[in-house]
Amino acid sequence: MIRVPPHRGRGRRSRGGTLTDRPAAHAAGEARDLHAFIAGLPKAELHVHHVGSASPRIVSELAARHPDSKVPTDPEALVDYFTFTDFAHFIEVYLSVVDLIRTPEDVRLLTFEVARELARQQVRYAELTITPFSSTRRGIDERAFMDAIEDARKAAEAEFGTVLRWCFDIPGEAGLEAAEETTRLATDDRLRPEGLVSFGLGGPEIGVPRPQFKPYFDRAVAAGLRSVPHAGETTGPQTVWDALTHLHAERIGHGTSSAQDPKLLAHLAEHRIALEVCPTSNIATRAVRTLDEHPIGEFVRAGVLVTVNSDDPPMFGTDLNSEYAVAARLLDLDERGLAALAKNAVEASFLDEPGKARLAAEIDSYTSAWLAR
Ligand SMILES: Nc1ncnc2c1ncn2[C@@H]1O[C@H](CCC(=O)c2cccc(C(=O)O)c2)[C@@H](O)[C@H]1O
Ligand SMILES: [Zn+2]
Repeated sequence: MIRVPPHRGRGRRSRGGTLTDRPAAHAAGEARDLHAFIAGLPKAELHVHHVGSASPRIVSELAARHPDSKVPTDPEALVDYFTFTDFAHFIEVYLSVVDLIRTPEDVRLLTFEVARELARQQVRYAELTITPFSSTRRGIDERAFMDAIEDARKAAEAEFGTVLRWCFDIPGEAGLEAAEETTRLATDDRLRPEGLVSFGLGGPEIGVPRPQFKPYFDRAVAAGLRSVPHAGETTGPQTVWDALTHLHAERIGHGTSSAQDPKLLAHLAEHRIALEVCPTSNIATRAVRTLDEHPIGEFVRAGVLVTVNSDDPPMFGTDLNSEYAVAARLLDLDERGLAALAKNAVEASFLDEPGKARLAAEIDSYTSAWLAR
């Protein structure tokens, strides 16, 4: 496992993120430098939602097309609309954006634009979480839906060089009907898209016990899909144990509350179960009070394979590069530390071994060239 080395040798940083024994101008210059390094760093994104990645421009375009929706058409007003009082409010707003996606062409456009944004940030490989149930139940034909995401995936790879893969997730709160439908769409050989690599579980956790989804994850895993449920985002560490015990979890979406259970942290570290940490998301949905209270540092200190991701970036006013900058501050990372963090995502990804080796080598050569400037 790649451990994330701390920031060293250029002055110490306080928890507040300022450099303490350097003049302010140097500190500001150094922070700018680190942002520039992050902007060019080749990356893998492992936890980002399809609809949750719709840019303000796309959301306002779709909202203007559908005037019956309560989603604002003005991108400025969207900032307020995307301010959440709690996790339940976030899901309510999320579903209002889901309601805007009504045709296969909407799906294709959204997917291609998400890839454009990932490519802009030098994301070479992304596993995008898609909730096909939400689209098919709203009347989009299942065959047309699969064709739309696959067309966009291929077009994006040809145009931007960014490789997209899919995670189909069950919206747990929608119940076992949604679980059955998602499993069918993910495992039926006539429908299952080529880009599908994994199977997930999203939405609220409170009142949605994980073990009930075991038969669906059993079928998905038997069909060759990897298991990546959300767990421990809004409930305690028992939910993470449940995901491991009942759902074959190979990575955990968020896993924030794992920090409350040292045995769980040791288990995650020993079995190399990566956490898909999304710091700004946890603040925006009020799962964690402040960034400085985020347990990401505890995960790293416990030896857990930590990856940093963006979740629903425009809804949380962030992007993957900003999340790397947040991690640099919270973990006190320099360029080598950031490169190690990017390589953690490569290691935890579902890329094949040659793909992992290529991306890790690209991260290394970018970092060496940067440090030799
Ligand atoms: N941070 C997050 N943590 C967890 N999930 C997140 C996060 N971000 C985004 N999601 C997504 O939220 C959706 C939730 C959808 C949902 O609960 C639901 C319930 C009832 C009916 C329907 C419907 O479609 O009719 C949907 C999922 O699609 C999931 O992928
Ligand atoms: Zn998520």
